[in-house]
Amino acid sequence: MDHIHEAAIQIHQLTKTYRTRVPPKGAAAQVRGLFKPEYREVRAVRGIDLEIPRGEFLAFLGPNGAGKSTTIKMLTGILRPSGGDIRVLGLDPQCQRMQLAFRIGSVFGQKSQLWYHLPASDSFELLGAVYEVEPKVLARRIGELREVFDLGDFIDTPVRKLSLGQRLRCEIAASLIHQPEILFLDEPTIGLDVVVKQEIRTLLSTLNKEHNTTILLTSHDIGDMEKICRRAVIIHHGTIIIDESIKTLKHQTMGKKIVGVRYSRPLDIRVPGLEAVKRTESSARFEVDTRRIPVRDVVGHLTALGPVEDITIEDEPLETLIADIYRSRNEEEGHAALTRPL
Ligand SMILES: Nc1ncnc2c1ncn2[C@@H]1O[C@H](COP(=O)(O)OP(=O)(O)OP(=O)(O)O)[C@@H](O)[C@H]1O
Repeated sequence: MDHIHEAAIQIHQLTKTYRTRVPPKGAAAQVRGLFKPEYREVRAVRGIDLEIPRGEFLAFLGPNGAGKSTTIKMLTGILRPSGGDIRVLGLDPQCQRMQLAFRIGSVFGQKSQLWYHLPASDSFELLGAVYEVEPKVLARRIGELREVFDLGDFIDTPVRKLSLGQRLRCEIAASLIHQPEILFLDEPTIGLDVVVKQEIRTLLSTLNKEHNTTILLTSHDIGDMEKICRRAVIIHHGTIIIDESIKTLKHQTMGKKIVGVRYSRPLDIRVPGLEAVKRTESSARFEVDTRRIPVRDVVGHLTALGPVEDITIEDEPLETLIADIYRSRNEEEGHAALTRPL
């Protein structure tokens, strides 16, 4: 098959149910549990359909426990699905896991592929050998990654001594040693400061544009994604509830910003036309519908009020966005029910 034209990822009716043992409570239950253990089922993924073309940069979003990691683990062959079908680069991740490993890269926030006590350069060499990259090609590749990811200052320092941001840069570089066609990143920027997050975003964006690498990035923070991803898929309780271009999503639902302000002395904090969602003597938080009032007007008003100590502008949390999506859908359904002929 001409695999240049085939989709990077095809998912059909994918499900995953975890079966976990319920710890018995009390002595009698413990004895009973020895003979007849009790199990609980968690339906983590409930029938997902998704097609991702090559070269896509996709944000896979969802609140904690939505099923993002479970899905990625099934896509990379780490977990066996309970049902449905997956093709990644035309391969079945369960049955063709090794073949697939040579063509994909992954970065899991909590799990490192770097040897902790060795410098990243040694890990790169080892990974190159694992992926059977020819020594000459490998040397060139490490040189390129060193430059692109700006690893020069610390590539020869043991990984355990690196900062979180430096380690992540090495981590992503390591996942690219074998020039994978798809890169999976599961919450890679968690715990990083804003500047490092921005650096990582820029690197990923370049990778996607210049090498046409398909990237699937999970996060529970939509603000992280809007600048780099083209498409957003939101998963909630194991089901996809939104699959849109970031532009459309932003236009339809991301009009809200949370503006927080703190003054160095108590004062009467008011903004015409806005209700504070929270306030103390010297601080307040406002939910701003930016389609109605531009954020800069709110900030301008707040700074003119008194001596500002701190001001923050945040995106609406994903949970609120999801609640809004459900609410507007319910309203639409309600409206349709009312106007439907009897
Ligand atoms: N190994 C496991 N055994 C039992 N239940 C699990 C297991 N792993 C995940 N779950 C459950 O499956 C559901 C989905 O979890 P998953 O880790 O895929 O969510 P997530 O969207 O990645 O969340 P987070 O952002 O918190 O990592 C959750 O209810 C979680 O508790």
